[in-house]
Amino acid sequence: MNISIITIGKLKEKYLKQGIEEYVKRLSAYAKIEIIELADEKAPENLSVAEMEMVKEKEGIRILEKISDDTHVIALAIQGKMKSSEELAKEIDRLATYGKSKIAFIIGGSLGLSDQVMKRANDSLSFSKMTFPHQLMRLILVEQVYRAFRINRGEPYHK
Ligand SMILES: C[S@@+](CC[C@H](N)C(=O)[O-])C[C@H]1O[C@@H](n2cnc3c(N)ncnc32)[C@H](O)[C@@H]1O
Repeated sequence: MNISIITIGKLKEKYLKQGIEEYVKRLSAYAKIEIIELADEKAPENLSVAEMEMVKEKEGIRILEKISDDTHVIALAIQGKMKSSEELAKEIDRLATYGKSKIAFIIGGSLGLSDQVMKRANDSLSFSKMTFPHQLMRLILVEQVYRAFRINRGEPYHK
């Protein structure tokens, strides 16, 4: 299975980099994993609603350019669907069973994801009603995807 994580904005924090690298390494035993980091648009505090939409749209175009037609897209969004780790594992297993070998998880920038990206997404995923910074979201996501593969293999994992 090919898993890509498409994110807006740079990963700057060293402690997060180390954590993500570790989980990417572990996950590589189960799937081909690629992280695609795309540039963010400048989004100062004083933007109008229209300008904010423009920022999301521009970022969204970059994201959509990276997604092939045969990819199953899961958009990370606070208002998305909440799932348990077991449910995410089941979903990944179901996709593999139906021959969907490419999954892309999308993490937005500081203003979130554009409507166009949300429309392209086959599914959405919320990790709670709380807002996480995109860099931390990346770490949480790779850990949960790793956990999902371990669950699917019936391998031991910390509860
Ligand atoms: C700083 S957040 C953006 C917050 C923005 N105000 C919004 O409402 O989407 C950056 C990205 O991290 C992801 N994210 C943050 N918190 C999340 C959560 N609880 N569940 C799922 N994704 C989340 C989303 O992809 C979001 O676009």
